[in-house]
Amino acid sequence: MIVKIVNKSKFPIPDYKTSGASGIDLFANIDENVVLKPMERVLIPTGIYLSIPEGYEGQIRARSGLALKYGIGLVNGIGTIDSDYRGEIKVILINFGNEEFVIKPGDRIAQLVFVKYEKAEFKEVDELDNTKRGYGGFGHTGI
Ligand SMILES: O=c1ccn([C@H]2C[C@H](O)[C@@H](COP(=O)(O)OP(=O)(O)OP(=O)(O)O)O2)c(=O)[nH]1
Ligand SMILES: [Mg+2]
Repeated sequence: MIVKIVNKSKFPIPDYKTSGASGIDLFANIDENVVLKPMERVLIPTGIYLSIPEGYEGQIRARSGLALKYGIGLVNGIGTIDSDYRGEIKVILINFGNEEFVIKPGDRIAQLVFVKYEKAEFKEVDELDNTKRGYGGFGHTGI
């Protein structure tokens, strides 16, 4: 699968770190350190622009090391990069930790995974088919 990339950042084009890695690490394309206080959020630019083939999306995901050590996550859970988006890829970080977190230029702040998706065609009906679960959800089977 070919993804066209324009790299306007000061850093190399992100790459897979190991042969089995599903994500590429995104670099913070910032000129100066950004300090993130506890529970503060910030939009960090990456300086890269993508053209993802139709039928695929980009998913921005947290890095588990930063999450575990410093409580760094993504405000939007998983960031969705649409295949028709031509703007700069940006990352919405949040500091869930108790201490200030410093993002330095070139830090690997998140990862980007490309995923195939299905597009639904909706068929309107009056009633849905029966299942054993039915309307039960949100802990219906126990915690
Ligand atoms: O973490 C993110 C999430 C989104 N985007 C870009 C790519 C995506 O294609 C676009 C729109 O994202 P989304 O659909 O999640 O946001 P929205 O609030 O629904 O905006 P829009 O109305 O532009 O779709 O913003 C990012 O760069 N980083
Ligand atoms: Mg949207």
